[in-house]
Order: sequence, then structure tokens, then C-alpha cells
Amino acid sequence: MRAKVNIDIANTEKLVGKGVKDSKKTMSQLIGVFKDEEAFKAADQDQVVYEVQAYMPVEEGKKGGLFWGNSMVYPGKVGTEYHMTRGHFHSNLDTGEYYWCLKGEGALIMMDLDRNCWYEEMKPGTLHYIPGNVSHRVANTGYEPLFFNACWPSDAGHDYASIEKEGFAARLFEVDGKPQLIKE
Ligand SMILES: O=P(O)(O)OC[C@H]1O[C@](O)(CO)[C@@H](O)[C@@H]1O
Ligand SMILES: [Fe+2]
Repeated sequence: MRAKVNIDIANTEKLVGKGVKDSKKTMSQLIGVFKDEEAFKAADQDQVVYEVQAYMPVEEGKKGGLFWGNSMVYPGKVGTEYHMTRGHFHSNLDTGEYYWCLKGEGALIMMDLDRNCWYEEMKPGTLHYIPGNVSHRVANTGYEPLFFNACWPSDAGHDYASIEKEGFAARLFEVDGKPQLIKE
């Protein structure tokens, strides 16, 4: 079953097509993200793993504004690793971000510049502050879609390249029915 949260923004009609950006990530767009390559190949490549609806009222890169994201990660695993977002540092490394969990069960996985990794459990109502200089990704550890909001500075930017190159230093797997962060 597909589910979606819609942003109810004042003046939406002025922003649609301009300030609201929808994006979907299918499995085929997540090459190299999951550990188990065989399980990845065997997975349905057209399935949507996560969706983001971003409210961007100012130009990306412009200082002083705030962006808002409505994100949803579908449940599932690749091998025993939970469905998750690609993850990124901010291009403006020292900018922070808030995540706010609305629905479902998940984990916010973070890594600092020394490659120390840790995670925070996400459940309805949990608020997560992601400090600057910390990369972040979200895994769905439950059986239902995980909905969360994100709020980040308009000049933060996304640096996906370092994660593509170096990866996170740890990954979240299901072990004996529970999430466990395992070092690479
Ligand atoms: O950008 P990624 O790593 O694909 O993950 C998506 C998440 O990151 C954000 O784009 C912003 O940090 C969120 O809006 C979204 O939830
Ligand atoms: Fe971010």
C-alpha cells in the first residue's frame, strides 16, 4: 500500500512547481548503498525506497532561509540491512538540521568527521538534532512506512560524494529481530 503525507503550506498555490520539490528514490538509484550486493541485485529495482517532498521557499544555496522536508522511507530490507536513505554531509559542513519523527519506527544513523557512528531511535514524536559536521541517514526499522520531517538551512547543501566514496563506518542490520549497528 502506498502512503503519502502532504505538506499543507500557506500560499501553496504560489509555490507549487517553484518552491516544492518532490523526489522519489527507487532501488535502482541506490546502487552501492547497501552491503549485500547479491540481495540488492535480487531486489525489485523499481520499488520506491524513499520519498522526499521538500518545501524550498528561497533559492537553494541562499543564506538565511530554512527548508522543510516531508520524508517517508518504505519498510523492507536488502538482505538483513534496513531500507534507508543515501545519507549525506552538508556541503556547508558545519550546518545542522532537525529531524522530527511523525509515524513509524526508525533509526537516525550519524557519523562525525572522525568516522565515529551512532544512532538515535526514531518513533512518533521524537525530535533529533543533527549537529554540524555530522553525516546523517535514516533507516526504517519497522513494518510500516516511516514518516519524518526535516528542517535545514537553505545554504547547507548536500554532499553525497564523500559518502559514495567512503561510506558510513557502520551499518544497521536486523540481528535476532532487533536493529544492531555493526562496524564495517
Ligand atoms: O538526501 P538523502 O540522503 O537522500 O536523504 C533524504 C533526507 O535528507 C534531506 O534531503 C535533507 O537533509 C531530507 O529532506 C530527507 O529526509
Ligand atoms: Fe541533511
